Amino acid sequence: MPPLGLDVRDVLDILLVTFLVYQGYLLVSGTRAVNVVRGILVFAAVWVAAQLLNLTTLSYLLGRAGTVGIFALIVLFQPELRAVLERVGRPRGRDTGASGAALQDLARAMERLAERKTGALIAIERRTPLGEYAATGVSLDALVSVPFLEALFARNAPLHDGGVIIQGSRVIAAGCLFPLQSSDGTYRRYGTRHRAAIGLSELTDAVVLVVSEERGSMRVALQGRLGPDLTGAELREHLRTLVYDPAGYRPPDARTADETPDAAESHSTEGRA
Ligand SMILES: Nc1ncnc2c1ncn2[C@@H]1O[C@H](COP(=O)(O)OP(=O)(O)OP(=O)(O)O)[C@@H](O)[C@H]1O
Repeated sequence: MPPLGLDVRDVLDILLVTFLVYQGYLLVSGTRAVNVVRGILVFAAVWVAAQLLNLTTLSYLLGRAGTVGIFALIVLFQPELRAVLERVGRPRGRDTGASGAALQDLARAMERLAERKTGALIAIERRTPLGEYAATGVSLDALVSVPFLEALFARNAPLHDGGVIIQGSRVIAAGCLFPLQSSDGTYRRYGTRHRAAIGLSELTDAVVLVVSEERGSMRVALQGRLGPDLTGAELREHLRTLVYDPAGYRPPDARTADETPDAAESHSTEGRA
């Protein structure tokens, strides 16, 4: 008999469960499902305590509520469950390694749109799949480029209304409807473009960029919050940290002159599509 009565199969079992729990955590972290998971854990803890203390009526009621609750959760979180399955089934390695070129083009396009006071709304997918929001618009598959983004948001362009969704270095949809932020007061004074950015960032871990048509400002919405007005350099730092190179991020003063965002800006964008 091995020590502790564990054999290879038990160890494999534990490792697989640990892996699945960790993957489950990665899938829900940064989404509204986190609060639900917390609620379920509290519920389960009370139920276990009721069983241990032999509180028969309470454990009976919680047991019944739990059974009904599972079905209620499936109905309530149908879009999220679909998104999780979509993510699990998505083939890996297809252009998800976003490039520095996409970062520069995206930032440059934002600057040009802001300079011309052309309103824009761009969501960049991170861990939470944005397929359900992409499905509300027109499906595309094009490399991120300055001219392409400018053309999409140009005032009379057919897809200028709504948001664009970017996956890695590709634009996957335009003219998409994002969920509006619940009008809880904090952001009530903002228009619908900004509230759509906050709303999407509240429900997913996407980084959502907004250019204001009124003010010509660039801002980022993340985790249900709208950040301050950004300069081009600040926007590049945000994109680098949050999306394009989280592991390799170094603060600006740790880089050499050649690596600074402005130096990198010389990357040519014209003609890419
Ligand atoms: N739910 C939504 N999802 C995606 N885009 C939306 C949504 N609601 C509004 N928009 C976009 O926002 C535009 C309207 O912006 P509005 O002027 O109301 O917002 P704003 O936050 O004041 O922005 P701005 O400062 O650019 O005027 C619409 O034409 C549309 O393109």
